[in-house]
Amino acid sequence: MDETQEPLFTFGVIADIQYADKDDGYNYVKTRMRYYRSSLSLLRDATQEWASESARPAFIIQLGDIIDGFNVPLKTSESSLTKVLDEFEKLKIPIHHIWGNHEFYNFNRKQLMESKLNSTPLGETQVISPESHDDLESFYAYHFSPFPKFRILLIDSYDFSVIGRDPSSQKYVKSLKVLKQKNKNADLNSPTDLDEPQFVQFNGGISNAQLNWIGGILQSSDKNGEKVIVAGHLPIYPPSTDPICLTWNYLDVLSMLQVHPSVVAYFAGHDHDGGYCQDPHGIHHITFNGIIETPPDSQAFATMEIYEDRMELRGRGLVPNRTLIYRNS
Ligand SMILES: Nc1ncnc2c1ncn2[C@@H]1O[C@H](COP(=O)(O)OP(=O)(O)O)[C@@H](O)[C@H]1O
Repeated sequence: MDETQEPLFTFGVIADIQYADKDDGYNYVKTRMRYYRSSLSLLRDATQEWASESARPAFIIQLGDIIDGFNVPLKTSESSLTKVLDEFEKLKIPIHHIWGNHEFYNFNRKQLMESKLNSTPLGETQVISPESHDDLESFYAYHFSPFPKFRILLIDSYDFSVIGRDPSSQKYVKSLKVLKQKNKNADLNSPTDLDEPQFVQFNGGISNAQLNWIGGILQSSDKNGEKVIVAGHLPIYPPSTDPICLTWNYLDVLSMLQVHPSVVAYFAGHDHDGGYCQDPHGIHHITFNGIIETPPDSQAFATMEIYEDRMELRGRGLVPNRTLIYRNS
């Protein structure tokens, strides 16, 4: 490993900002403080630091939950979104947005498709099926190549979900059925006594249509000798997260990525504690710490430095540094 080498390109990663103009408060189980107002200052500090880096990031991946569900009762969804997006826009580089559960508490899919959180125009191909904002079954996913032989693939962890999906859609009906089969609690957000704790309402899953679409892209990346980083709001590998945060059908996604040698890493948010593990196939699973539970005097974001043989994760504050050697390299 040549330490003096310049990276091929760099990009920034940030997760679970969950901004709301609201006093600090505990999470649901009262174990962790959430710093709703300070999350905007932490984002501002992060963008200032990215802007001052000698190798400026080519783009940012925002891993979802950009504003908190508390904006709904406060009637501040639009104004809070504008505030956080204004901070990102100061960077004047592409911002790739993933949608998490808090996006769906604040907005429906049609509103999201028509908002600045729809970053599909930055991708090479957009959602499949009729490309209409009114299509109740479409998913939000795209991919792009930021540098020759590298690809970023953003996937929709809430393709199957009862949040975000219109109750008249087939996906909503099927999701509710599966959720009720797996979760017998009166409150479907509760993981009490579940054999598979990820089957809670605040999570979701990936449809076969999306899995097939992902498979097609990875097949062509395998053929072209690319390295692919896949990113979604929900983690897919149990040792990299609290199991309550996993994608409903995480095993389907995991096995799909593992059979494609092009996949080198999977990035997720959602579990604010963060996590990391390399799976037996050599894929690095990184769950990024959430800004919302990061004390105002700390930080939680990363710059990824991409080299031929590895990625250097340069973490700030709660996010640890890591050297991530690519599988098969
Ligand atoms: N253990 C739980 N039991 C019941 N409801 C829960 C539980 N954990 C979270 N919730 C509810 O689920 C929703 C999402 O939880 P939240 O903690 O805001 O998600 P996130 O981790 O994405 O911030 C909220 O309405 C919250 O009250």
